[in-house]
Amino acid sequence: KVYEDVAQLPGLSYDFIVAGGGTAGLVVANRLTENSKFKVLVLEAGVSNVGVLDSEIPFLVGNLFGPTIYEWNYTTTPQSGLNGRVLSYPRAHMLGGCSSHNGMVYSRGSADDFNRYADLTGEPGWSWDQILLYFFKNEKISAPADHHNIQGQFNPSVHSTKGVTSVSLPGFDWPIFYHKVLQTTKELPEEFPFNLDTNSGKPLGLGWRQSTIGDGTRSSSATSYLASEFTQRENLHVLVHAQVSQLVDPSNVAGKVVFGGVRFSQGASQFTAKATKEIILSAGTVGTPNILMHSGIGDQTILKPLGIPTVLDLPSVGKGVQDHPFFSAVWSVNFTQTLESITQNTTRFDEAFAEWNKSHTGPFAMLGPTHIAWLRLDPNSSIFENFTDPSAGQDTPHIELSFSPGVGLAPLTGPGNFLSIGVVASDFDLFTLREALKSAQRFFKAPVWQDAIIGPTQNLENITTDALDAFIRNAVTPSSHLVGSAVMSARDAEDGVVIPDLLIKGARALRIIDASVFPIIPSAHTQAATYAVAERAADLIKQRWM
Ligand SMILES: Cc1cc2nc3c(=O)[nH]c(=O)nc-3n(C[C@H](O)[C@H](O)[C@H](O)COP(=O)(O)OP(=O)(O)OC[C@H]3O[C@@H](n4cnc5c(N)ncnc54)[C@H](O)[C@@H]3O)c2cc1C
Repeated sequence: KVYEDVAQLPGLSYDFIVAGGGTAGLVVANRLTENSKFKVLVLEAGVSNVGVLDSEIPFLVGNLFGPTIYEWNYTTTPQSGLNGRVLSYPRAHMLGGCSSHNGMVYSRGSADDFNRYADLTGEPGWSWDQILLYFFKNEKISAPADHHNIQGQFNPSVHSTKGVTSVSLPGFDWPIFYHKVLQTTKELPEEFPFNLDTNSGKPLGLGWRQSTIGDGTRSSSATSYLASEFTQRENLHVLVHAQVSQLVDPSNVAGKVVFGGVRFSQGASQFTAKATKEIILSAGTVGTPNILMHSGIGDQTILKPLGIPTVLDLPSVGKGVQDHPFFSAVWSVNFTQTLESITQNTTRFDEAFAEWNKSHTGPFAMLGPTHIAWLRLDPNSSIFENFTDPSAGQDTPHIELSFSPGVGLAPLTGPGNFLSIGVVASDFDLFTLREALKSAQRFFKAPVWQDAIIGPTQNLENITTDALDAFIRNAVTPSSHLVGSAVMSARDAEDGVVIPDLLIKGARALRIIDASVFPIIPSAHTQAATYAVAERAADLIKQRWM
């Protein structure tokens, strides 16, 4: 059951306490309460997701950003690589966490990514072959909103229809755009080969976008893992508006620290909840190290000056986080089947809204982007003279191009119809971002676009590298794929925060299960990998206590 007020809870002693009811936290709570003997309390700082229409309607997610109650409303420190700009950094402050307000891309990453995690941690359980089972436990392939025939748009043999979170192909037809994008894979097959399914472990190429959408509605960890059939469980209690501040009652058991519970606040009041079996931190890449450090777990040279007594000296806490830089490039087009035909036309916007309300169909049943290309840099690129390739292997992309029949996330420059690519790149960023833009420019030079493209909205083609770099430094924003603030490492490694079964080093009965544990960012949007990690971690906990 989901509770709004702590006074409604029957008590404050549970077998397991999950701090953070986000993407990963709700997976863990759901799976543990499959065992009716386990009593689980989830403490979520944010609000309930129920009835939040902008979270339900895929097209309207943008309304949840900016200073809203659904957001922690974080900003970054000035970013020296981005001309000192201070950027907003979205993190959801609601049940379901970022899965309740993200872009819904379902992308798993490459097999190489997971095999590298297995190598780094010495734990074969994180390898692609073994983690695939957990992607399947999470994923429920569902019909697209328009129920079109999806044969030839994905490979069913690398998917599951039996999981919990709905995943589907685009549910609304943009015929001119679809045709031209797919035709480009035939005209420029070397650079943009068609990939039937970029979620097979081999993502390279251009394929149909898969999204965490079912029945034309966002499928988040809150709508899926907290569906009514699960909230009816008597052993599952979820409390919203409950912000965990720290772990309490540390004691020493056989040389390891054990915490008795957590302190949390609701309104102006403070409470303590006790955990008799385990405490699980799932507060996300920002929230989890925050709780750790307030509890005395972190780098003692940082904790001491803050007056926080060190309980566990783990210098890696909160350090080395990674994200993917993102920017958009926009081309003006002469066809009118674009997102602008809806966003710039009140009548069509209202019709689309009415259609979604009636049947969960129409353009509101998806976000803008329809296809994704995952690309590698040319192996002969000059960058490799100075940098070791940061990718996990030959089947792993450096670049993502996300194709949208409209401006998508980029600011609209004026009336008209547009298409855009969103560029998402990994490390050694400026070089890769420049190459990504050039790749997109080549894409739209394919013959099939010549009768449709009016031109780019900004001249980024015949300018100097310095001018292009200046543009990129001003345009890049985070992808919000933040990972790595409490990374897993090998059991005997001196660095890292958790061992491969996600228990905190030097502690007992205290785990971290969220995106903060990834030692290196996956070459993908991060929710699918986070779901898979949470599914596997829940199994590890069950094995420990059953
Ligand atoms: C704007 C945006 C767009 C994105 N788009 C995509 C996409 O299209 N596809 C994709 O794969 N990934 C996307 N991501 C990334 C992906 O959603 C995240 O990597 C993933 O959801 C993180 O899951 P998590 O469980 O680690 O954290 P979260 O889902 O953030 O969960 C953490 C939860 O803990 C709560 N919390 C934090 N601190 C406390 C505390 N002290 N006490 C109690 N509760 C607390 C938070 O309110 C939150 O509910 C996007 C992210 C954002 C923000």
